[in-house]
Amino acid sequence: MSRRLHVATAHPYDVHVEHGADAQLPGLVPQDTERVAIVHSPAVTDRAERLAGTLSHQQVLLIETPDGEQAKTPEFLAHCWSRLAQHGYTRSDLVVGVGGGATTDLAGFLAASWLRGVRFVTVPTTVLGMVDAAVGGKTGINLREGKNLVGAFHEPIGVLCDLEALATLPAAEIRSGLAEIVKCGFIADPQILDVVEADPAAAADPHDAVLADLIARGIAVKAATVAGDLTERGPGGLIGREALNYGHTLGHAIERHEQYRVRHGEAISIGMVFVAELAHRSGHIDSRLLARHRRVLDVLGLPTTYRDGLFDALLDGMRLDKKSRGSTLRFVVLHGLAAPAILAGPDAALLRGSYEAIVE
Ligand SMILES: NC(=O)c1ccc[n+]([C@@H]2O[C@H](COP(=O)([O-])OP(=O)(O)OC[C@H]3O[C@@H](n4cnc5c(N)ncnc54)[C@H](O)[C@@H]3O)[C@@H](O)[C@H]2O)c1
Ligand SMILES: O=C(O)C(=O)C[C@@H](O)[C@H](O)[C@H](O)COP(=O)(O)O
Ligand SMILES: [Zn+2]
Repeated sequence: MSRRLHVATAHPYDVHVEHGADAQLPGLVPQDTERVAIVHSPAVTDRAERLAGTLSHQQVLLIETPDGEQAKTPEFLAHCWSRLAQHGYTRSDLVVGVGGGATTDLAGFLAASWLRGVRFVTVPTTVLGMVDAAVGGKTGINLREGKNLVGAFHEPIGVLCDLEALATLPAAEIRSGLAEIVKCGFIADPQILDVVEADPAAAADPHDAVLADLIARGIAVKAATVAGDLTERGPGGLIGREALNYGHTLGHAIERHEQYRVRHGEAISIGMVFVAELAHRSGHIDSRLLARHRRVLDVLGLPTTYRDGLFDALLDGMRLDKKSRGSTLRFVVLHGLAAPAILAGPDAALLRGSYEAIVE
């Protein structure tokens, strides 16, 4: 089944979710484009080459990235800048990111920074990329000091989610993407949780329509959220895009602490249980909603606990979270199902107690 989801920001675009979506790339390339740089991860070189073959009117430059987070470094970004310079890329040229979230984050920031901004298309090939990273225009790279510390808001002109790409995706990567879908369930669309709980095996099966539906539901949450608050300032003092950061304050600190040997979705799975504990202990959610976090993540095979003795190190990492304001840490918590809110400056004992509740 083919689905088209619209992202109604100031520069609107569509997200195509279907088998064979890649075939739409030529139609997305603006008429005045002479050069297209396809930035792709090594796992999808064949797909990138096939995409290049469909662009008969442009000169195509293929740039293969290192795998995973190794692509999101200042050094590799500088290499990409040099490649574009050597091939004479101008403001009418295009960058296409083909791969998981790490690839589209890098390619998006390459597009945002090259000549102060050129057009950009995302072709996500992981569940996580489709449902989250490729949509919404957050682009960026990591520093040794922390995750996603340098970046820009730079929206794609189109997103192609070709469901065929999921056939080669390892099960652990599918689970990692499901963590972001479950996040959308807790912050905005509880039907997602019902669907996962009803048939977790179907939810994780790349050939099952249940997963395709869940992807579309997750994209719908992301599209509606970024359309209301693209640059994460919070519309009228209310929580806006920051809601999409549910579970990410601790999650990003864990990723950095593990030197990215843990998957993004796995880290934010643990981070969601941590903020659920925080919300429960500060009187915002009942024990049933807290238990539902553990249950739904467990049933998908996602981690819900973390190692003992690391609270102080992780607290340091959390201070570099983008939601922090000065020395005040700010967490996305729930005030009920689908009712996200900000908890600013919780005291250290509350944070430590919540961490102890998630220790293995
Ligand atoms: N910009 C955003 O809004 C946003 C949102 C969520 C996550 N992210 C970022 O996305 C990244 C995580 O994305 P991810 O989970 O896709 O990780 P990833 O990009 O590292 O991809 C995971 C692994 O799957 C491989 N792979 C990709 N497509 C494949 C395919 N079709 N078949 C087989 N293997 C394939 C990759 O090469 C990699 O080894 C993190 O850096 C995270 O910070 C960004
Ligand atoms: O789109 C958003 O906004 C998100 O927060 C989505 C997150 O899932 C994603 O991991 C994002 O990259 C986190 O951004 P950051 O601002 O915390 O670096
Ligand atoms: Zn995320």
